[in-house]
Amino acid sequence: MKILSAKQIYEADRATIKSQAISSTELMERAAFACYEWIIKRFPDRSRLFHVCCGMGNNGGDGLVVSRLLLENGFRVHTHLINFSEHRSDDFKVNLDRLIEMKALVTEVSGVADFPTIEHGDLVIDAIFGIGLKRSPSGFTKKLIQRINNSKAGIISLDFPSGLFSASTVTDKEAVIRANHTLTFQVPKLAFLLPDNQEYVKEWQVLDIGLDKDYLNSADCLYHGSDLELNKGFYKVRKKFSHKGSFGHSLLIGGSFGKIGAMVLASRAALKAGSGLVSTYIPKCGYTAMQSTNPEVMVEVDDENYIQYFNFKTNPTAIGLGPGLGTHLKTKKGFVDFFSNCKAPMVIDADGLNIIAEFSDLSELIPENTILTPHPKEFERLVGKWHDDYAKLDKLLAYSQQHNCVVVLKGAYTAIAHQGKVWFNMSGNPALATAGSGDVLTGIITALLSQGYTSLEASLLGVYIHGRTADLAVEENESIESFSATDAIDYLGRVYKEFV
Ligand SMILES: NC(=O)C1=CN([C@@H]2O[C@H](COP(=O)(O)OP(=O)(O)OC[C@H]3O[C@@H](n4cnc5c(N)ncnc54)[C@H](OP(=O)(O)O)[C@@H]3O)[C@@H](O)[C@H]2O)[C@@H](O)CC1
Ligand SMILES: [K+]
Repeated sequence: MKILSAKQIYEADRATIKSQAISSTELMERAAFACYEWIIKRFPDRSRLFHVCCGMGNNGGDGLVVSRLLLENGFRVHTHLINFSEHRSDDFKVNLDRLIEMKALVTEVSGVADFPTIEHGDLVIDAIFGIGLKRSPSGFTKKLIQRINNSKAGIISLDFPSGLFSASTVTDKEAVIRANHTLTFQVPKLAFLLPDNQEYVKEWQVLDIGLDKDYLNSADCLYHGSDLELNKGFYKVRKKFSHKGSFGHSLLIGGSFGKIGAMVLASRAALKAGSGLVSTYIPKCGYTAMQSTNPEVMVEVDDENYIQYFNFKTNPTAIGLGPGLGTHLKTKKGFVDFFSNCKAPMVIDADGLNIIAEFSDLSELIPENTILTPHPKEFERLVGKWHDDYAKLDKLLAYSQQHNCVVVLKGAYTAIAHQGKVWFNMSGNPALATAGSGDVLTGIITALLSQGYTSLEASLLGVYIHGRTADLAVEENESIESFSATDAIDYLGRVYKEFV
């Protein structure tokens, strides 16, 4: 799933018109029809009043088509033309004429006095600006956006919430539509995936409008979505004659007094994610807890309450390092020595990352293709502060390239960076923001690494299936609040079934 830039979307639009021999008006009709279908399925009540607010460009043109389709099908519609420019696009003009021919209720809005009265229970279709927005809306257009936001009506944005830029940060927060639903065309948009924009983009939907497949397939994109289709592409089906040795030996290293649970979760997750063998290397204090809760897992121990020697005998296929590790001075010292000499592929999480951040030279020693799984605060410790989400993405790309590693930046749309590209994970929900969730992810990714997936594949697939556990659990019998890290592990089996 590619995430195209605005420039690429315009190119795709032109390629489609050419290859399918259709007019731009026909493409607009197709796009608006997809919106109309979504809207009436979700809001079938014909007594409801739709306020369709149309700008002067093609986004406004989409709005005019939606108005016409709603009217033709017996819905109540009031169309408002937001007169922010003398210039009206050609397809806007064509569709305005069609609407006027129908004797539709159409009002020009050129100032505050023309603003619609929007009642509770009405629906606003926001077609003021789309991807053609060039600067923050101002004057009466900004005031109208505020009026819409302050109304009690539901808001459906076509393509983009008006006022939201496609590739830069919002500069005037009062000049952006706060949409309940955004119906966007063909591909997800980068702006929807960034936490700074969460107030403007709540629920969003990609509508297929049949843009040119050849263009979409060949477009070179920096940003991608990671969904079931992408992950199915490299998922390895198990062969009949395989045995436990075929699926590697994961070693989880971590734990400290009071934080043994992190290792119990990580190692259990590694086991359930399909690692042939799983060993843990923990402080002695965790021995009984580990053996009694995870009988399938082997245990080696270090010092009494924390790890410092890193002198395990296991010969692992992959290592997951960091869950519950703590930052005892001796742990840090042992970590530095171990880390610099480790040869097995590694996933580094939690305090493992904090130790790397503390000893900045360590970043230079990260073995090639190591996977780092920071949450934003841990990432900030590694790279310093950023001023907005776009700067954060730049840092993410730069750090992963500079150190030739995979960085899994955890969040609502976890961003996985490798060799100059970023994949945004599309599964998951806020249920995953729960204690131990990161430990489970570390266990899953380690297990995938040890089964022979590349670092990038293990990261993409691990993050995807981790997210999917929460989606399935919430669809079935858990709620966002009740879901726990243990539930994530319990749902792994059901998620794997979606791959076969
Ligand atoms: N590509 C596709 O696949 C398809 C795309 N489609 C649709 O086309 C949309 C893109 O249409 P678009 O290019 O006409 O741009 P749009 O967002 O309507 O805005 C342009 C207008 O806004 C103006 N303007 C900008 N900023 C302003 C400001 N701050 N304050 C005031 N004015 C401002 C600008 O004026 P200008 O500055 O140029 O004078 C111009 O008048 C896209 O989002 C989708 O909905 C579908 O129909 C078919 C498939
Ligand atoms: K819009």
